[in-house]
Amino acid sequence: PAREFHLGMFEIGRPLGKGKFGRVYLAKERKTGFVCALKVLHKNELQKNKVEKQLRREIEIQSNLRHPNILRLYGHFHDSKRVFLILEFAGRGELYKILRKAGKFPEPQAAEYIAQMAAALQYLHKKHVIHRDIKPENILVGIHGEIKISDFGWSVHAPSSRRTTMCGTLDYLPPEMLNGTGRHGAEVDLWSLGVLTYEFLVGSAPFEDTPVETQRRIVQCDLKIPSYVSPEAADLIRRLLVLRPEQRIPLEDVPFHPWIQKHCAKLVQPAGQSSKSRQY
Ligand SMILES: CC[C@@H](NC(=O)c1cc2[nH]nc(NC(=O)c3ccc(N4CCN(C)CC4)cc3)c2s1)c1ccccc1
Repeated sequence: PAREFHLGMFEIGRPLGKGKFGRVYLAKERKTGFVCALKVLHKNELQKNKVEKQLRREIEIQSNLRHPNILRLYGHFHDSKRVFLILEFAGRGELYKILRKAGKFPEPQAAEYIAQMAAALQYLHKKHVIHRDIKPENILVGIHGEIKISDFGWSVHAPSSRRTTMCGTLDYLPPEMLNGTGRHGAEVDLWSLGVLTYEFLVGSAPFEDTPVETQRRIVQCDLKIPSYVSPEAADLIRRLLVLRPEQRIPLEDVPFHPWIQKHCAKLVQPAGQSSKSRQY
């Protein structure tokens, strides 16, 4: 049963961070003491940028998701000037700040994060939801070090073709979203997972350059993987960064990839030669 919320129910704590159209604060529900993150968005900025529809979709999609690696949206409410989203509190903050501080992640750490991302994306795709904006800026870290995908502002139900103009980095865009039709399916998240894997291990995105050059490098898959990246990690990156969407490694195979198997012990082990012919 959707509960009714209003601002008076919460004791507002320190600012946690800011993003497009607003800020996010630590908050506590007075009655229960429940700690959450209250995201405050300004209606006039949402209107100016014509993103009300996207926000409605973000709320509708994220409210119905339940997964340990997806940030919960517990509810929302608004007043005359602002929209409030009641979000799960991720206790260790924004992954991209952690990545910038570390420069790049050790392979075991990166593999752990990619395994969690693959599990979250598999859950989303089973619900025919494509995230479409997987990048470090949209990933938070929970108190136990687990990652939480946030910001479903760009997510849609598959298949889809983008209608709203994009802004921000091109680094994570797959080739099919850059060519004419822009028609795309859930495989766009596989490409972004490949870009994310590369960025975790190298500290910069694989096609990072001037906007014109980045677009050329993406559509040509002009990829150079530094020699310090292990062969297993490079293999997974090359199986994700494939121009043809249908040729990208399926999400269900990622937990069984040698690089993930090598670093994520607690994952399920393949029982002999599994039914599907996985060629590793
Ligand atoms: C990513 C931007 C996005 N943010 C959210 O939605 C966000 C939702 C959400 N839930 N929990 C968060 N946690 C934090 O922001 C946080 C930040 C720093 C922390 N630490 C600092 C370092 N210290 C060593 C440990 C604790 C801990 C938690 C955030 S951000 C956004 C988008 C639009 C408007 C506002 C915010």
